[in-house]
Amino acid sequence: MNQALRIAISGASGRMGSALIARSRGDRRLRVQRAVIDARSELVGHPLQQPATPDSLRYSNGWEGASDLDVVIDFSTPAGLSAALDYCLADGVPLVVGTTGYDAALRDRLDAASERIAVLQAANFSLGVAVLQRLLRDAARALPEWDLEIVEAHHGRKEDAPSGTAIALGEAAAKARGTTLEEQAVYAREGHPGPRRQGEIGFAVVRGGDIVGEHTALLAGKGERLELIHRATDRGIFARGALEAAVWLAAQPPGRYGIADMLEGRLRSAD
Ligand SMILES: NC(=O)C1=CN([C@@H]2O[C@H](COP(=O)(O)OP(=O)(O)OC[C@H]3O[C@@H](n4cnc5c(N)ncnc54)[C@H](OP(=O)(O)O)[C@@H]3O)[C@@H](O)[C@H]2O)C=CC1
Ligand SMILES: O=C(O)C1=N[C@H](C(=O)O)C[C@H](O)C1
Repeated sequence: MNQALRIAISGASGRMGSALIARSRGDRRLRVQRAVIDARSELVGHPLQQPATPDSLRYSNGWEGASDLDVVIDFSTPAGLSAALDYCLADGVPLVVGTTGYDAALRDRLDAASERIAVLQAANFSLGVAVLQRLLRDAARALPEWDLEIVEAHHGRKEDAPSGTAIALGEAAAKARGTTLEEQAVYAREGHPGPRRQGEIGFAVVRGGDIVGEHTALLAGKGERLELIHRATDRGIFARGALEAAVWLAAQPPGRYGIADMLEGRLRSAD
């Protein structure tokens, strides 16, 4: 039997980190070997599970001394992602990126890094959103005159807005219409913004309670409208997708990958 992949989770004490650790238990293909969190966190050095045993995995403050890893999975913050990328580049380790809300400079660093290591980035690791993106691409192309608005809703602790998924959906639709999101995005309307400009892609953001993640692409025509909606009700779906991505990525050569690369076979068979 092949040896289990040795995995590090960056952002291990967070909502997604906890979901990843829970989901990885019982998966014989991989073993979580390092649980990286913010160096200032009071959890550093504490065991992940109670009751602890002497060999329990403990939260670690960063990457110093990390070695013998096969894949890193990052669901943290832009700063956490940047540190994970530094480690992966130094040690030649593939990196799965789930963190959203980072800037263009960090995106460029990920692009450049992918010449030396395998990098798979997805703003949303659910299967449903991968299909939603394909459906939206088709709809945006088939209905070029219809107004597109993207509405997303998340829990009140989310730090970035609009969500990475909303932006990815907007980018896919804009590309399908032969334009770019930079040209078409409208992120806020208040006061007297005036009539809607033909072709613009509007974003609306809802935050509250424990909403796991909801995305609606609303295409409004004259006398009719089309709504494509995805609702995540369990963070475990993102964890499952990210762990599958880690297993897949460990076998890939350096390059920049998306979830569609991993799902290619499955999505094609759904055609
Ligand atoms: N691609 C996808 O499918 C999904 C993406 N996400 C994205 O994942 C990210 C995390 O989300 P979520 O788990 O809800 O967020 P949380 O705030 O619950 O968790 C963030 C984690 O990152 C840790 N952290 C903060 N700074 C650093 C650092 N410098 N180095 C390492 N770890 C650090 C935090 O530690 P501490 O608590 O001590 O600060 C915490 O463990 C977000 O960007 C979110 O948008 C979320 C769900 C799905
Ligand atoms: O922060 C979250 O929770 C989520 N973030 C991702 C995003 O920004 O798109 C994906 C998912 O919707 C949950």
